[in-house]
Amino acid sequence: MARTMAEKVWEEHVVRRADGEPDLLYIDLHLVHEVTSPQAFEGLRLAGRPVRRPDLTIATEDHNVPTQDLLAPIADPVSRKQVETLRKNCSDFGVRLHPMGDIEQGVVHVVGPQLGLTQPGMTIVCGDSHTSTHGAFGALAFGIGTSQVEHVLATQTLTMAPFRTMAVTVDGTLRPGVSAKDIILAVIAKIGTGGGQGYVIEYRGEAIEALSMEARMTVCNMSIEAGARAGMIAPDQTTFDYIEGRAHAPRGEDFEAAVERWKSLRTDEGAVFDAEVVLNADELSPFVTWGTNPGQGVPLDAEVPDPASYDDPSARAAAEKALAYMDLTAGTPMREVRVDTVFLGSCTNGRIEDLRTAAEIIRGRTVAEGVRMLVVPGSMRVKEQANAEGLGEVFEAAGAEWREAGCSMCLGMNPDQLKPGERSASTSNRNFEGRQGRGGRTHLVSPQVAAATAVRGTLSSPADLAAL
Ligand SMILES: CC(C)[C@H](C(=O)O)[C@@H](O)C(=O)O
Ligand code: SF4
Repeated sequence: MARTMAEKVWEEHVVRRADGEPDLLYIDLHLVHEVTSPQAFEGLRLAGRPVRRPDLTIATEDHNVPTQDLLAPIADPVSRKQVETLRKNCSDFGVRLHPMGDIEQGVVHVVGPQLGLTQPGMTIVCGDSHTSTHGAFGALAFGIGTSQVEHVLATQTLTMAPFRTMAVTVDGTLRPGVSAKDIILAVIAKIGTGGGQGYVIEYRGEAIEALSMEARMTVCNMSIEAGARAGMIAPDQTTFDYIEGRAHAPRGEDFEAAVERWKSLRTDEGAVFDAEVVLNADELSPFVTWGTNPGQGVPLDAEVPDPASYDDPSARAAAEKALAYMDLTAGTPMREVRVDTVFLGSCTNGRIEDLRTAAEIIRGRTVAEGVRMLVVPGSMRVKEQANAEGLGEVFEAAGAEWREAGCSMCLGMNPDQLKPGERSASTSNRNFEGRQGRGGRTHLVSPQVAAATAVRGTLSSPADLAAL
């Protein structure tokens, strides 16, 4: 029977199947960070159990780390304890850790792919919802909770509830200035933040095939914001080229053999998805959110929507609440919304290509008066590469802050935060109330829009800069 890619990867990893019980799957790669691992390690300690496969487990410090003055002790006691606990746990249990200051340190979902650890056909888990990022390689990658982290540490397996499959087909070609971020924001606006619930989404079609690996990761990263269990993209030459030569990639004949195996993962002709959604890339334009969930987005050309225009009473109430929190008035053109802060970074858009794109727009221009721009590389490797290409200088010359790697302002768990009432254009993935700091207001945008917004001070696209 014809099978989807997700079904193939799942089947290859079943180690126990019994009637009326969820399948037990083998896990190929377990990524760990400081926030969701302490109780899991503590559980092992209490039970006197080792980590079953330390060689398939890797940890990095990302959420709680400051992104400047790395040599100073972490000031916040909670963050300091989280990081110190991770260090002790990794040392006690023999798990490889990339701590602050290490060249491989960074946001966990940037680190795995760049080391070549993330590969097609794998099962990958992490105590973090944005593990869906790794699906960009044709891996089945799930975010898991802390008790599941403990189970994987102890056994390298996990029981998983069955899933349904959804195909999101993006036909056509993206216009200049429109990016992967706009694709996924448009998908979420279309299907809603619950639209993907229970599904593993496979993104396919001409526009997806044309995306770089970085851009594919941006799309898969935000699958979870549509409520999906995971997101996947079939591995192709773009994938193989990205992996080849990376530290943990197979080499020589092994690589050739792996590529042959990876090619067989594609969804079979005639396989049936439980749901299908179609979008046309030609019709997409830069997208921005106006509300407090990632589904509350509109094209930048549009206006703040009028809650009265929603037929569904709960959508109307949610819009009213969001507009009050965001301090926005229906009918205001999105382009007139002024920001205090621009954040370029996160596991959604903190990779080298994102920085290149933004630097190209910012080069020779300056950050608008009254606006602060934080540029935070997703990993120290990304920072190193960006510096080698002169991108750090471009950001600094424009008046932006060029920081060290971490989750930074993506969420308020470290010193990079919005103050109450401050408004940001942010390349991250969540615009929930208080996400970037208590009382902060977030507009989710692409790196292109972030860069143009930093220059103009109001939500803008690169095309708006031509007039300056
Ligand atoms: C802290 C962590 C558990 C959380 C997640 O699961 O995604 C964080 O990374 C986030 O983006 O909100
Ligand atoms: S960068 Fe943001 S979304 Fe990604 S893992 Fe860190 S906090 Fe979560």
